[in-house]
Amino acid sequence: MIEIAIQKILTSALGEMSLDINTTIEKGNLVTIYGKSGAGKTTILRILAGLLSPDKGEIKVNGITWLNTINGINLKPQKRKIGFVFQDYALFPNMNVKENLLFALNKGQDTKIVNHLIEIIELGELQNRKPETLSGGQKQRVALARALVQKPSILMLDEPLSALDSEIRFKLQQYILTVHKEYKLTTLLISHDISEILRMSDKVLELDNGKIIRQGTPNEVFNYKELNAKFQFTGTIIDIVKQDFIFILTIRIGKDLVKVVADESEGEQLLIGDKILVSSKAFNPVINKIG
Ligand SMILES: Nc1ncnc2c1ncn2[C@@H]1O[C@H](COP(=O)(O)OP(=O)(O)OP(=O)(O)O)[C@@H](O)[C@H]1O
Repeated sequence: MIEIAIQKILTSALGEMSLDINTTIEKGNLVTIYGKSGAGKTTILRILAGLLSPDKGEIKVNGITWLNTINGINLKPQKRKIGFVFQDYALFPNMNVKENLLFALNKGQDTKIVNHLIEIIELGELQNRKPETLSGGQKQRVALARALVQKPSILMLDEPLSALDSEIRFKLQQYILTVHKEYKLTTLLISHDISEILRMSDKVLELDNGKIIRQGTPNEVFNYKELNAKFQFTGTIIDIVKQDFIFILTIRIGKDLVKVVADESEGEQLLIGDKILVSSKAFNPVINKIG
């Protein structure tokens, strides 16, 4: 479990902003940090990773103190066992994919993990290629593998998918979920994409102006959102049929089934088994008395 209680004065375009975060993150959860630009999302990850110090506060991970400004404890980044993936992949251009991964190993570390990562992130066919010959999605898969080489216990993903188109994004989400489960990671993801958040997260922290304004499961946070919807429900997709440029989703809500039409960009991101929130602003219900 990560326990974090930190404060830092930040300088935003509008003047000083107080980052004030007090929350816990369960071990093994995938938690998304969501919020407007400049709300403080990246700063939280940087403070957790030890790349930036808060003005005051405490961070404990599985009972071990990583930071305590009163006692002067501040564990170095390399002692924190964190894997990081950013939007820009920063791979070494002179090394091929496998060499990039091998280079990330600790001195004397068994190379077995590199082969395992190549297998589960399906990099086998790419392993001898140089980064410049890869697509953005492929580079991001390599960056994900590289972040895991040293077997971190926490994986931090700072909008790793935001530059990718929806199909590639969707595949990357699956790889992230696979490694999250396989390596029993605690994963922190920054994302602006609500369908991505609903699909991937156990918990959402919604940030505004340096403070958590809402936290809970994605359904709790987004059911409550100012969608201004007249009608909304959550359910599980049990069937997806593509017809020309639309998708027909069959959704189970409790014991009932409903069919809903999704457009191409929404439908391509969905899978059978996904839990989704459906809402409609302009809804004209037909009401029949049944009792
Ligand atoms: N080391 C620092 N010292 C002071 N202020 C900082 C520091 N780092 C970032 N800031 C400011 O804190 C604010 C929050 O930045 P941060 O990058 O955490 O936002 P964000 O929510 O990740 O935004 P985005 O979605 O645009 O990436 C910004 O106004 C930024 O200029």
